[in-house]
Amino acid sequence: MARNIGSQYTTERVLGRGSAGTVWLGRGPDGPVAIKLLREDLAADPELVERFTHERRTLLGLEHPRIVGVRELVISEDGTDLALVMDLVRGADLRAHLTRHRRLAPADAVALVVDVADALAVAHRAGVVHRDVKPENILLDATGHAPRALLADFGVAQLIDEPRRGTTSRVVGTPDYIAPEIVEGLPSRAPVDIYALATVLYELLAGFTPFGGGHTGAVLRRHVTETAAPLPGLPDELWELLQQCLAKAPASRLRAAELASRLRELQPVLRGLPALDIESGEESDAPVRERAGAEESTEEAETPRGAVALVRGSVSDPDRVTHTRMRVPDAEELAGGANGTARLPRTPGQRRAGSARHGAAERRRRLAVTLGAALLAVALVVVGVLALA
Ligand SMILES: Nc1ncnc2c1ncn2[C@@H]1O[C@H](COP(=O)(O)OP(=O)(O)OP(=O)(O)O)[C@@H](O)[C@H]1O
Repeated sequence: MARNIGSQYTTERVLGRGSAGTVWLGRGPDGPVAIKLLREDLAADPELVERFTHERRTLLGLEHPRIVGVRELVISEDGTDLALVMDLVRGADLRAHLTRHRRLAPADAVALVVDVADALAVAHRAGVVHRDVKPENILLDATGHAPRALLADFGVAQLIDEPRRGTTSRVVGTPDYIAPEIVEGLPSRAPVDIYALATVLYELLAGFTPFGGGHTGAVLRRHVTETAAPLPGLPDELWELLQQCLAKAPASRLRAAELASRLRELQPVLRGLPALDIESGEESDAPVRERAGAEESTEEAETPRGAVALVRGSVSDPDRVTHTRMRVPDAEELAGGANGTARLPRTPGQRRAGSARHGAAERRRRLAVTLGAALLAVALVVVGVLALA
């Protein structure tokens, strides 16, 4: 149902949903727009409204062809609406694109990542860190002959999560894309965006993220303790760039402008290369998902990559779950702990928790244990009855 947002805008239909609210196709004085209507509880939070008001200039000030511009911040006087009016991007988000194609040819993946690196370079120069770079926040403008990427949601994650900053027991974000320094409780500076973007590039090439799979604690731990598995068939220069941007030490990562220019230099080498011919752990026994790290025991081994339930995702995949708040693993867990990943290298063929096959094996093992316990209990009862008889 159409609804007025402020005096100038109306909503028409839902484009997608995220953890902070719903994005609507809307209309304003200059034509169609996208309107992100924040959840009612957020809109009703005076501190949050104050932060949005305070950061209005930053939100509205980032202008670049590769950034989804915020045109207006609408705050209704009765406190029911807090809305960001944005440029409308006509096309899917990168998550939907990736779901459709599974993995992209290196030249296509790099072209999109260059666009996002350009956007980050502008933002970082202005002192703005995105903090939630992931395929869902990369929108594809499909109006030209090749899709162009635009980065959406600048500063929003930061404003919404502000009250939790400074607390080290919780991190907020999307587990697969979280930089190790965030897991370790350090502040999020520009290199966290580079790490997340490198994770996105890896995912576009491989079809899966370098450290995803299994429950949140395991994913966070891998960011800190594991190194990304090489991608067979990827040109060395591109792999080296990826590794550099996935470095555990933030200072070792490239800056956004440098990343964009190094990737541009590589584009001629990548032209014509097909998508990598690799399979993920979910698809086969391919060794690429087998990285150093011991088998984990996990309660939630079936949780898909990048997914921790807080809200259901956008229209492209109603079951996909996104941005959330997570407990930071303690020092023992990070070091490997009783259920850690860090201590022992996995032997060939040994599965890591989180793979579909591991989950099935774990379920069979639990079933066998339960049945065994039940049989034992019945036997004890029978013996007891016989003894009394
Ligand atoms: N400016 C826009 N133009 C067109 N579609 C948009 C625009 N902004 C967002 N969308 C659509 O709305 C969806 C939801 O966006 P939103 O930013 O609320 O959530 P998210 O980024 O997917 O998840 P989360 O906020 O939980 O991290 C996007 O995935 C996209 O499909």
